[in-house]
Amino acid sequence: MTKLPAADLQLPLFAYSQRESLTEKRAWIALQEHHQYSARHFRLERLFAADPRRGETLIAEAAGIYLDYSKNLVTTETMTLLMQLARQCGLQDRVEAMFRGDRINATEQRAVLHTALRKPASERLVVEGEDVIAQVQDVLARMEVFAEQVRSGAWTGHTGRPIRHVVNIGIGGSDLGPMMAHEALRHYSQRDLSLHFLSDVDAAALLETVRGLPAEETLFIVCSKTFTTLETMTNAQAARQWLVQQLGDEAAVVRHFVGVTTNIEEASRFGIDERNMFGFWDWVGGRYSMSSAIGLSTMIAIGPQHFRDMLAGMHAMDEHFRTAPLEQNLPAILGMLTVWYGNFFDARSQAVLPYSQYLKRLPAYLQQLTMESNGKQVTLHGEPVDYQTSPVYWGDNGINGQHSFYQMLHQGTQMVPCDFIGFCQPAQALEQQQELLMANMFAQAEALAFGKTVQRVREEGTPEELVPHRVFPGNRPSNSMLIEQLTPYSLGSLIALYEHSVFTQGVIWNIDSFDQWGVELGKQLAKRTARELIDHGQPLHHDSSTNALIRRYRACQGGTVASDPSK
Ligand SMILES: O=P(O)(O)OC[C@H]1O[C@](O)(CO)[C@@H](O)[C@@H]1O
Repeated sequence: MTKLPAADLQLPLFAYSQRESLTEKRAWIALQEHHQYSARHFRLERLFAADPRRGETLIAEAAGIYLDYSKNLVTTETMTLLMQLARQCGLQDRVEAMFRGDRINATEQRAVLHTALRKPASERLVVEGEDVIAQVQDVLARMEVFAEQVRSGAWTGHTGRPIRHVVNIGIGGSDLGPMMAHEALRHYSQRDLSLHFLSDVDAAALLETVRGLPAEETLFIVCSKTFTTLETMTNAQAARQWLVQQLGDEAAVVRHFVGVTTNIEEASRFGIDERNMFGFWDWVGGRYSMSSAIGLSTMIAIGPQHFRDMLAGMHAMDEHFRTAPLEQNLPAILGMLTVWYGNFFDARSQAVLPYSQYLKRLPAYLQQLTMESNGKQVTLHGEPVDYQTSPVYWGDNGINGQHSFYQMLHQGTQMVPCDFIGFCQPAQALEQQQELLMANMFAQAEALAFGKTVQRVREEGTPEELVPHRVFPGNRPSNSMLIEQLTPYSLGSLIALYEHSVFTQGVIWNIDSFDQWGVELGKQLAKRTARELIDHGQPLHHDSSTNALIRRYRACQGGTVASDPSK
């Protein structure tokens, strides 16, 4: 990418930052009053009783997703105030700036253009003199050729065998998106190709991944935006060694390793042929990269057309976000509800509960998307925020969660807003199982919202001493998202919905949702500590706890302490 001239560097840094503090904005103050005098006393059963059509009106729909947000502690007045806040924070201008390619990632001086990755080929987007759509389409076309070669068996390994196993080596955004998409779209995957994901630098991860894999039929995709991430580089080197050892020839590397990166130089140094590299750009953030070449493993698994369908779903949601009025705008509604609960009800976490076996990795994916984006403590100006930013996102497959942590959702002491995600048609059908699955999703949202009163518990003949234990307070908010079927298109649209909800939140909080400086310190310390763990003679200058842990580790390694009698 073209570099900005040094003189320009200062200008855009704060261009999108709001000078006025969030908590001084008129809509914020109005929301505080609304919360204080009305909303904190809202009871969902009363809101529903007062408006019999509430469940049909507090809804929004776009790009195949029907969002019912009626089971939230809001009225139309709340939503009006929330959208006023969004407007006063300049959400729509910021959306335009993002789509236009302005350098809204201020602290890294980068544009944020994951939306360009899914624009149709017929469009043009010229950013700083370059048509980024043409660049994107060029890489997509190369990915398609390669993916088809692998899928058809035309791409052969060093010994002439077709590829049957694909190992994606990457971490964070270079792992979670492709892994989540692989799980989500398994039923679209080519059956005679198996996909594996290697991220953890624990040697067990690599050894368990390659155990039983025939090297001559295995392809490694090294995914790293920077091509310097220690875990990924370590795993890539170890995988390379394994392959060379198995096939007995250094020359094998070129047929069994491809790279996805913005750092061509480093990837070449590793031994990847430039023709087998798939690039992307610094304007694609790691956690926003599953629609870039980072999705190569997804494309190999589901095929180019289905990959394009996923991009189309994302694009449909992108366009909805860009053009729909805020009141009907799904990402804006989701994002502002998160602000509502975090900043006015002091909710500290948000649960994501898909009722689909295929979406079991969605919560893990969303954790990086949401928390790496919005887990920030200073504004774009570098001033400390005086309000809460990202909640903790967590969750699991909804049905499994019911038999584990839902107890706390129903009767615990914290408010945890929930996102339920379900499908009208199953991806795989067995008689009545779909009905059972979805009945549970609807029932859980209903139980959370309306609970069970003391009176009803008594009417059921519950012994008096058990009554308090069997009461459900209700009034626990949730969104329900209903989608026709889990397809590449609907997955794309769902992911883009969350991406833009995260963006909406970040705009309100006036933070940079696209940097991740918070991951650096641990990386630096780990490098130094790794040297100390390898060389036991190195003096230790940490705090007393870290020093003691390292000494214990060294002693354990040296066999001078042992605490496990079974060893
Ligand atoms: O793709 P890379 O450069 O290897 O980075 C992997 C991940 O590491 C992080 O930088 C965090 O350490 C993420 O933001 C990113 O997705």
